[in-house]
Amino acid sequence: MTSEDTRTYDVVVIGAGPVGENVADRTTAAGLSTVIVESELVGGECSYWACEPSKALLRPALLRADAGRVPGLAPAAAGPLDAAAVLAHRDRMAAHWSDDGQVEWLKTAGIDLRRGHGRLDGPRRVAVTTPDGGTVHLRARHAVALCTGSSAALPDLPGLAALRPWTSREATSAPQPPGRLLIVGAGVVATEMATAWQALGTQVTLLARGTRLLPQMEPFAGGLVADRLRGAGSDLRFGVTVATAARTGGEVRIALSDGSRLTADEILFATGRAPRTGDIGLETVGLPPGGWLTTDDTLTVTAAPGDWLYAVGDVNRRALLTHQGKYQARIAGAVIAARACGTPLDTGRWSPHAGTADTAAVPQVVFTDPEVAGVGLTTIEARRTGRRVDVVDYDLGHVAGALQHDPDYRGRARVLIDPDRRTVVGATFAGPGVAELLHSATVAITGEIPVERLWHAVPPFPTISEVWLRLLETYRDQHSRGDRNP
Ligand SMILES: Cc1cc2nc3c(=O)[nH]c(=O)nc-3n(C[C@H](O)[C@H](O)[C@H](O)COP(=O)(O)OP(=O)(O)OC[C@H]3O[C@@H](n4cnc5c(N)ncnc54)[C@H](O)[C@@H]3O)c2cc1C
Ligand SMILES: NC(=O)c1ccc[n+]([C@@H]2O[C@H](COP(=O)([O-])OP(=O)(O)OC[C@H]3O[C@@H](n4cnc5c(N)ncnc54)[C@H](O)[C@@H]3O)[C@@H](O)[C@H]2O)c1
Repeated sequence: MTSEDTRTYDVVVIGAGPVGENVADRTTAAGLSTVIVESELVGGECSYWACEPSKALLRPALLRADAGRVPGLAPAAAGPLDAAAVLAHRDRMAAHWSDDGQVEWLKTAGIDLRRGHGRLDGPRRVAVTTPDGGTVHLRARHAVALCTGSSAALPDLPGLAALRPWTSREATSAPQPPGRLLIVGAGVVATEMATAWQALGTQVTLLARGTRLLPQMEPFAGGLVADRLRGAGSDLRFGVTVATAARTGGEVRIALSDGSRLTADEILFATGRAPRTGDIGLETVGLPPGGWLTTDDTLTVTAAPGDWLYAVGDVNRRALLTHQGKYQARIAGAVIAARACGTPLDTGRWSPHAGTADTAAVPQVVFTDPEVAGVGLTTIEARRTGRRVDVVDYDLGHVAGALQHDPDYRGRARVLIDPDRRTVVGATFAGPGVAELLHSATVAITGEIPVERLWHAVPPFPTISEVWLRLLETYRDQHSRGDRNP
C-alpha cells in the first residue's frame, strides 16, 4: 500500500451502532473530521435486532394486559392479538432492516461512512476490508473509538450448530410466532421475549438454572413477573439446565438436568452477551483479542498507552444498555475533543469528562408484565459490596394513583438510602405503568438530593408517583423506630 491509499481523519470510529453514531456525532460537532466503519447495518443491534423490534412486539402485549385489568375494558381486551398486524408494526419499527434513513442522517451530520470490517492495524491505524474484498487504510490523528458492541453468548452444548437455535436476533425478527418455544435463561431477554411471544399465541416454556427470574434485580421483581407469565400460560421451570439437545424432523428435542424431556418448534438461548472483539486487530496494539475492553471513566482503554484508544458502549461491559452507551459516547466525544485541542480534562465525580453515572446511576426498564424499573444500587449489590444502606419498601397496591390505574394493582417499590448522607442511592419499582416513574429516581440519585428536600417534591394526586411520599413516610417511621433493613 502506498501512502496515497491511506485516508487520514482526526477520529476513526469502528462500529455504527447507537453508540458509535453518537461518538461520531459529538466529535464531528466539535469540529473534528470523523469516519465511521460499519460491517452490517448503520444503527447496530439496537435498531434491527434488539431494542426497537422487541419493544414493538411488547407494546401491544403490555397494553392488552393492562386493559384486561380495567373495569369496562376487560371484555374488549380479552381476545387474541392480531399477530400479523403486530409483526408488521415490528417490521416498520425495525425500518424493514434497511439502514437508508440512518445513512442519510450520517450525511447530514457530516460524518463519513466506510462500509466493511474494521481492524486495528497498529496505533492510530485501522484497515477496513470492504465488501468487494479490497482494503482501505485509515489513519487517526487523535483517536480511534472501538464501538463494536456485543453478540449473543451461547453455552458450550454439544451439537449446538445442528440445533439451529434462536438467539436474540431470531427472537426479535421471526416472521411468525412459533407454535412452541423453549427459552433458556432468566434475564432480561428471556423474560421480555417470553412475555411477547406468549402474548402472540406461542406456548412458551422458560428454563431457568437459578431460583428466580431477573436475578440481577430486586428479588420481588422476578416474583411478580413469574406470576404474570404463569397467568398468561407460560410454563416456568427453575433449577434446571439443558443436558442434551437435538433437532429431529423439524422439532427441537431436549433433555433437562432433572431428567425431564421437552419438545418444541424453536429454542432460544437468552444466556447473555459476548464482546465483538475477536477479530478487530487488538493484537496489533499489544492487547489480547476476544475479551471485554476495560476503560477508565474517560472511556480510554486502560491497557493501551498514549490516550488514543477508546472503547465505548457494550464492548466495555460497563452497562449493556443503549441509553448508557450513548451517555458514554457523549463523555468520550468531549474527552477526545478536549485532548485534541490540548484542553485539560475535568475528571472529577459528575464532571464533563467522567462517566460517573455508569457506576452510580444506571437506569433500566424491563418491559415485562408488569414492568420492572430500576436505577442505582440493589440490596443484592449492597450486600455484595458491604455497603451500608437503609432499605425502604412500599406496596404500590396502596397508592391511590395505582388503584386508578388498576383496582387490583399489584406492585412494589423499594428505595435504598445512604444513612450518612441521607440521599437515595438505589430505587426499584415493579408494577404496571412504572417505566416513566424511573427518571424521577435517576434525578434524585444523580442530584444527590437529601431526603429532607425530597419532602418538598410534591407528587400529583392521583398518580403512581405518590409512592415517593409513601416511601418518605415509611422511612421517617422506620427511622423513629430505629429499623434499618425491615
Ligand atoms: C433483545 C435485546 C433487547 C434489548 N433491548 C434494549 C432496550 O430496550 N433498551 C436498552 O437500552 N438496551 C436494550 N438492549 C441492549 C442494546 O441493544 C445494546 O446495549 C446496544 O445495542 C449497544 O450499542 P452498541 O453501539 O454498543 O453496540 P451494537 O448495537 O452491537 O452495535 C455495534 C455495531 O458495530 C458493528 N461492528 C462490530 N464489529 C465491527 C467491525 N469489526 N467493523 C465494522 N463494524 C463492526 C456491528 O455491525 C454493529 O452495527 C437490548 C439487547 C437485546 C439483545
Ligand atoms: N429492556 C432492556 O433494557 C433490555 C432488554 C433486553 C436486553 N437488554 C440488555 O441485553 C443484555 C443481555 O441480556 P440477556 O438476557 O441475554 O443477559 P442477562 O445477563 O440479563 O441474562 C442471562 C441469563 O442467562 C442465564 N444463563 C447464562 N448462561 C446459561 C447457561 N449456560 N444455561 C442456562 N442459563 C444460562 C443467566 O443465569 C441469566 O439468567 C443485558 O445485559 C441487558 O442489559 C436490555
